[in-house]
Amino acid sequence: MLQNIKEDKLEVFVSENRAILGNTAAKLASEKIKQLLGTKPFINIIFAAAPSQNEFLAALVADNSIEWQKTNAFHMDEYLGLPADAPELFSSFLREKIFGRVPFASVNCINGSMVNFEAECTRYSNLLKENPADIVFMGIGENTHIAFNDPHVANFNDPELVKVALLDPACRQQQVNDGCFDTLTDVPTYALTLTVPALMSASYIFCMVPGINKAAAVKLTLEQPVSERYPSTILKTHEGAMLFVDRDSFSQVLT
Ligand SMILES: N[C@@H]1[C@@H](O)[C@H](O)[C@@H](COP(=O)(O)O)O[C@@H]1O
Repeated sequence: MLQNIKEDKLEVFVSENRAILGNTAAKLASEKIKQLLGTKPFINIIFAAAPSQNEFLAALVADNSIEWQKTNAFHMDEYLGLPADAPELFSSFLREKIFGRVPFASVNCINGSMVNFEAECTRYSNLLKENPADIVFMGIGENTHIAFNDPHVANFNDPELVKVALLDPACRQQQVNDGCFDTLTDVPTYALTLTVPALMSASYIFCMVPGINKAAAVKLTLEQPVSERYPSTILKTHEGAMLFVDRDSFSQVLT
């Protein structure tokens, strides 16, 4: 660990590189899961689907001490309009990285191929209400989005838990840069996303943000006032939030 600082309520862990970041976050996450399972029979975890989570998810899957059979899994966003078996779907990504690799009590995916999107929002919102989140594992987008709450749709007081979101061009371009799609026109324009209050309702938030492409987003998160203009700034108001960065993503922060 290079540094451990606090920005408002947000605890920030700076690691040497993305592999160490993933291991550090996974170790603390494993401890938190065990601690929570010491107080209740089942816990609920919401996962993010993005290459930024790769090292973290691999380290978590390799940890044989976690009682996954006492954990219900959820995810935070899904594209609309892709075929049900598309590899680009976040449910496909998470099935490959973790959902299909450890024995969860239940895996609850958002269905982005539903014709009735509003009905799917209601179904998933009800699931989240019945299973309040204990932990969110998430990332921060290059435009500071959390889940698919891009700056133009983020509402810190959103009355909904799940909604349809129009994706910002910068967010869609990041999906191409990340290697998830070949061209910008391949990236869907709409998605279903958990809202900011849905994410913030969790008792603990682990936010993994490695890489030089996130340097500007990390700087904005830590140095700008809390506002919907930079959705990730909301993390600074959460008592149980931890931000994991590496030397590259932390490189623009004034210290
Ligand atoms: N589908 C992903 C989320 O699950 C992820 O948390 C967020 C940040 O992703 P990244 O860390 O790649 O910027 O972007 C998208 O919304």
